[in-house]
Amino acid sequence: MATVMQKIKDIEDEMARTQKNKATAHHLGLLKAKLAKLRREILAPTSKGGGGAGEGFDVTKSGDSRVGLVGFPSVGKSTLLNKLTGTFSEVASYEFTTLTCIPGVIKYRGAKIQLLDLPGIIEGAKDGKGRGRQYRKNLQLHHHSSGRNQAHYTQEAHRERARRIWNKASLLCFLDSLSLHCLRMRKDKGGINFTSTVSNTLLDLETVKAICGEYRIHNADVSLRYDATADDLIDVIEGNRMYIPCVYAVNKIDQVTLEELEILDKLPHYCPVSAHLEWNLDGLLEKVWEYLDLVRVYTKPKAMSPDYEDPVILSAKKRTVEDFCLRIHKDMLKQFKYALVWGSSAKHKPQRVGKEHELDDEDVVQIIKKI
Ligand SMILES: Nc1nc2c(ncn2[C@@H]2O[C@H](COP(=O)(O)OP(=O)(O)OP(=O)(O)O)[C@@H](O)[C@H]2O)c(=O)[nH]1
Ligand SMILES: [K+]
Ligand SMILES: [Mg+2]
Repeated sequence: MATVMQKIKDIEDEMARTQKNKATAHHLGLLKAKLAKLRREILAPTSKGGGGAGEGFDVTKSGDSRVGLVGFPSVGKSTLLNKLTGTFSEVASYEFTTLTCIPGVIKYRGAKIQLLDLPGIIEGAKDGKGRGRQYRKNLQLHHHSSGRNQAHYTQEAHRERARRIWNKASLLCFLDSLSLHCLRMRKDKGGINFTSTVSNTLLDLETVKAICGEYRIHNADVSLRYDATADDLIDVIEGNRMYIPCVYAVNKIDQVTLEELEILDKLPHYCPVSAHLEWNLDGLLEKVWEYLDLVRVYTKPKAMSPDYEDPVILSAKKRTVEDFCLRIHKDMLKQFKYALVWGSSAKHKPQRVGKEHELDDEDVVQIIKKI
């Protein structure tokens, strides 16, 4: 019987032989799904109770949201953590200085953001090499997103140079607080439905059906929120990826020429910094803040002025008055009568609202309780 490795090789050979075009798209999709399943077999722990696989780094979540620093060894992750949080994480010129996850806290605009310094990743980490599995479990990284973004930003001629700089000094700040599922599936009756809210060029119904079929999924609504690939779909089916926003902080710009900077400038979601010389750290924080998409809500006790020092931090996706109450106290809703809101979400000053009302950044809220 063919070994798993043999089977993988056979499929890879077949994929290499198969011409890429519309007619073969669904067959290629099918092969990719088979490949993903075989790879998972290899990665699955063979000994029972052996543990290890899939363990996250042992760090207690704290603060209003989390940001992980991910990047190749010696790109300056620890230097950045130290500068931004005042924590101590060892810095050295050799690779793999940091061997565990070191947390620090950034206090920014009234929010506490936990920053995680992580050991350097190596090629193939996403397939479970090195500490890849730990990464995956902990932050549920989406390595493809970097691939996709990188593919967009340069022409062929620039790609190699950009990659070189990229490998030398890029950090990915993965923002862990919001999960942005770009692809959604729902099991249901009625076969496979395929819809898309954006123009999609990479997947068609037949390919989607072929891939789903390989996983014995016969009823599902597959809806795309971006131009997803067959690999993306497989990831979602395998359930091992979460799509989270990220900022590409390109470090060590003190060592990069102006010409190189211009190339990097075409990166989407990009922010140049020098952690060592503390260049543009404010810019990075501002960008991270923007991507975290948090909402600050100031509480106003009765007959007193609002507390602007210590806002309640909500995510832009969950920012109703109810979410606000739950953050203050779990029993608050029981006593809730209505709320008064000042700020951009309010039509009057103040507006009287119910618990479904959605709050905006920097709104002021006073909760009126039942007597
Ligand atoms: N020129 C320059 N050097 C930097 C900068 N940031 C960090 N370095 C240097 O890069 C080297 C590696 O920095 P670290 O902070 O240890 O890198 P790391 O990404 O945490 O490395 P690992 O933990 O080994 O993965 C050190 O010698 C730093 O002094 C920078 O902005 N400019
Ligand atoms: K290092
Ligand atoms: Mg380090």
